[in-house]
Amino acid sequence: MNNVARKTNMDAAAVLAAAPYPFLVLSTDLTVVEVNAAYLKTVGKTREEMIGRDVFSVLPADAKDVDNERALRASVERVIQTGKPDTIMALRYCMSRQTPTGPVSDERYWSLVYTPVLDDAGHTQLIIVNPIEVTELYAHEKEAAPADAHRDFGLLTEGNILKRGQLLEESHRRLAEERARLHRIFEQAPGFVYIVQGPDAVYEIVNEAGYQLVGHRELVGRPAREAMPELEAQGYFVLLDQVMATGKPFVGREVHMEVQPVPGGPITEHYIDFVFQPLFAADGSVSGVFVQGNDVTEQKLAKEALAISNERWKLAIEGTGDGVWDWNIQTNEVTYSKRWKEILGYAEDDIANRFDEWEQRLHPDDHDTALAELHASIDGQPYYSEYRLRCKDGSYKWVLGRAEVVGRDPAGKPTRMTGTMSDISQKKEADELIWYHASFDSLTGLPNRRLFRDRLAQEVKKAHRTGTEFALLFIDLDRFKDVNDFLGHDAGDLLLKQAGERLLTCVRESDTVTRPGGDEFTVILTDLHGNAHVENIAEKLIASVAMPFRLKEGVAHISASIGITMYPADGADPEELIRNADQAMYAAKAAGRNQFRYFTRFMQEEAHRRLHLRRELRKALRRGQLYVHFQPVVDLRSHRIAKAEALLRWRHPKLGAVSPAEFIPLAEESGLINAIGDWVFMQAAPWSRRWGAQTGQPFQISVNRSPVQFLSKQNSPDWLTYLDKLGLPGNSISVEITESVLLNATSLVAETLLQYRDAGIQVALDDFGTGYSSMAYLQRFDIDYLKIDQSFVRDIETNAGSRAIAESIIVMAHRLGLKVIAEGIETAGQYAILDAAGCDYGQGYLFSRPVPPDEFEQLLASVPAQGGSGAAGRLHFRA
Ligand SMILES: Nc1nc2c(ncn2[C@@H]2O[C@H](COP(=O)(O)OP(=O)(O)OP(=O)(O)O)[C@@H](O)[C@H]2O)c(=O)[nH]1
Repeated sequence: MNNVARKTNMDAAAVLAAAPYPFLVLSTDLTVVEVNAAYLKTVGKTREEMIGRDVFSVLPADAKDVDNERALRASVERVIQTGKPDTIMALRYCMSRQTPTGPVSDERYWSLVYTPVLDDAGHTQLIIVNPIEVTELYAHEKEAAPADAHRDFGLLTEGNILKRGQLLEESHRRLAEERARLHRIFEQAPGFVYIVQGPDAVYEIVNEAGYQLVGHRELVGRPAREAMPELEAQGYFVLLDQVMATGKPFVGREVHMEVQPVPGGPITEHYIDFVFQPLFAADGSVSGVFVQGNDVTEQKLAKEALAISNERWKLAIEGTGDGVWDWNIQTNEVTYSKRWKEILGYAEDDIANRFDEWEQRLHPDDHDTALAELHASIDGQPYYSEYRLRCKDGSYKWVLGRAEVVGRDPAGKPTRMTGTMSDISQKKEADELIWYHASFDSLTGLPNRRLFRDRLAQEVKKAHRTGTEFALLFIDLDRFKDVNDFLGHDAGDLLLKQAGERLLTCVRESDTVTRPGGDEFTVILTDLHGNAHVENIAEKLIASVAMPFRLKEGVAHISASIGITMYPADGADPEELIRNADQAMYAAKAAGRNQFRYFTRFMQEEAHRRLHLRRELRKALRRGQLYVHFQPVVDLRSHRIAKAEALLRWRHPKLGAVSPAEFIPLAEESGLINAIGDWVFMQAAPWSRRWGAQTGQPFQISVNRSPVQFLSKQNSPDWLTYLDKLGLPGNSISVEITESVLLNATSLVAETLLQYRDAGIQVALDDFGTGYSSMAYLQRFDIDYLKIDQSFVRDIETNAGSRAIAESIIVMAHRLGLKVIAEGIETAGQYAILDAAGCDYGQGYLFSRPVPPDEFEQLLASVPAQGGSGAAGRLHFRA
């Protein structure tokens, strides 16, 4: 080597050594003859470790790769052969490096440029190896045209230093673009970004949001402590140091921060969410911190304001006395307010924030409904639910719950519900009281008409569902009006009260007794075992009412008539059943009261007939369809006609003869009896005069007077005036009354009877023996005659009881100074017994049927009245 050359070589060696790019000089046998500092740094070796060694033996262990070695040898071979530079593009090395989280194997790519140093003969003497890292470039190429990447590199390995330079330039340009793009992203990012580097945390990058947060001050290139001194006391630098030291990120949420954008200016407060992310150097050490986050001041303040307003609402609601609850549906946690707990008598700590604290306190009867209503409201129904909750002392309280879904997840599923609880126990009590008064009769405490209707409707539904039958009984007290009229309304009230109590004792608890009004009661009998069961109870009910009622004013006697209708046989709905029971009851009344009647189709027809008859009866008097027959009353001793009973008859042109037993009650109920009764009297009186004249002595005719007639004042005196007008003495008429007139006699009755006595009108007590047969009345009211009811006379020959009764009536009446008339004598045997018993008078078919006046007159002519002369005047009895 000449001097110049040597000098040149030496200069070259100095240049190589100083070059910032790694260089390695190889001999043609691939021994390392020179290496510069940059290369040593890249491979992490000392000069001594490399010089004089085979290049493949000193390459980093990770770089040793069979394919790589083959490519390298081939390239060197080409340089030696051709004396031209050669390039290997993108040789892949996997090099491991240490990081805080352990060794990481990096995939890196290198280009190797081999440049020959030729001797004068043009032969390759030395080879300069120049490695260039192309990892990023390779990645770009691959991204741009993955399929072609390898081909391009393949071409490059053919050796083209120009192309390599272009590639490097391109790579740098792209990197610069990428950096600019990142910058723009940082700049425009809505959140703040700061990047600080080095132990002093020097700001390297700050975006616009970052400046907005802390004010536009000088940051980049300045250490954080110096640029933002106000953060010192707030602990931010401690955090930075911590992240730098540990390499662990730090996350802050809603952290309070105060900054002074202008030195000496006002301090602004912020709340920020942020992340301190460590940045690592190539050697794995922490080189800086990437700070990224958001200013959440507004949200935080809004949230606080909401919380305050929620709190205010809670206070406002609780001020009304309501409790408040807040239910997190997802966690099933419920927050109950203090007042909520107070309503149930609990202290703040007594109740945990659990759903079951509410659920387990629900009244067993309300549990299912309350839960169902709550779940329905979760599904969108408005929540308004009344139920009972158990209090601390074990009692139950009625509350009203109202609530609303206040939170939903993105899918719309409810996540939160808030509600109130009002104490409505007092309102409920008031409601119950109102309900009680609206549903129960205050006098008897029994369900009233409204509740009766409800219960009946329920029974119909239940029986329909279960396929069972039940009975509806209508009970109406007989002639209850008389109790009021004779004993006073208070006594009537007391009797009704006692009657209600008695009825209750006759039925089972499952049956219902009500008082729809007046003197009317109903009984609903369920769980029946045949009609006999119903009849037994009806009998019991009748018997219980028939027992004397002890009232303040004295003892009252009354009876009851019962109408019975059956579900479903007689009616399918409440209305029909009520109508039918009423008709059946009416039938019981019409049949003589103090008894029960079933409703049947036949009864319904009867009801129609009655209605028709009542209409016709109104016209009967005007149309001359009524007439009077007379039946002789015979002196049993003398067999002479002592007097006559006037008996009303009705012959309807279409219906024919209508029985008095049928139309008299209709006349009584309609009030027609007053006019009819007077008419009968007016008919009888002239006949009395005529027959009196015929027989030469006053001829008494008895006229029936209904209790109804006693209650109407107007007619009583008229009879006397009428008799006066006819010039008849009072005893030409006797009045027949029934026992019930005396039983509940008012002063009006007493007065009328007194007037009769004063006028000489005699009084006969009809149907004696069938009612109460009270002796006391007989004396008190100056009765003249007792008429033994024909039911005793009918079986007097065969029934010892009837005979005994008849005989005792006769004895008793005589003791009291009364005469006795036996009704319905049909046989000589009956006559004989009565005569033997001392009965005074008799009437019946044995002597004569009731006959028209002209016939009676003939009878009278042939058989003169008592006191008349001649044996011919005796009635001849048919045997
Ligand atoms: N004391 C009292 N009487 C009442 C009450 N409600 C209704 N009444 C009376 O009860 C009587 C009912 O009479 P009715 O049922 O029509 O007739 P009755 O006298 O019982 O005769 P019959 O039913 O035909 O046997 C009427 O006089 C009413 O004024 C009450 O709460 N207390």
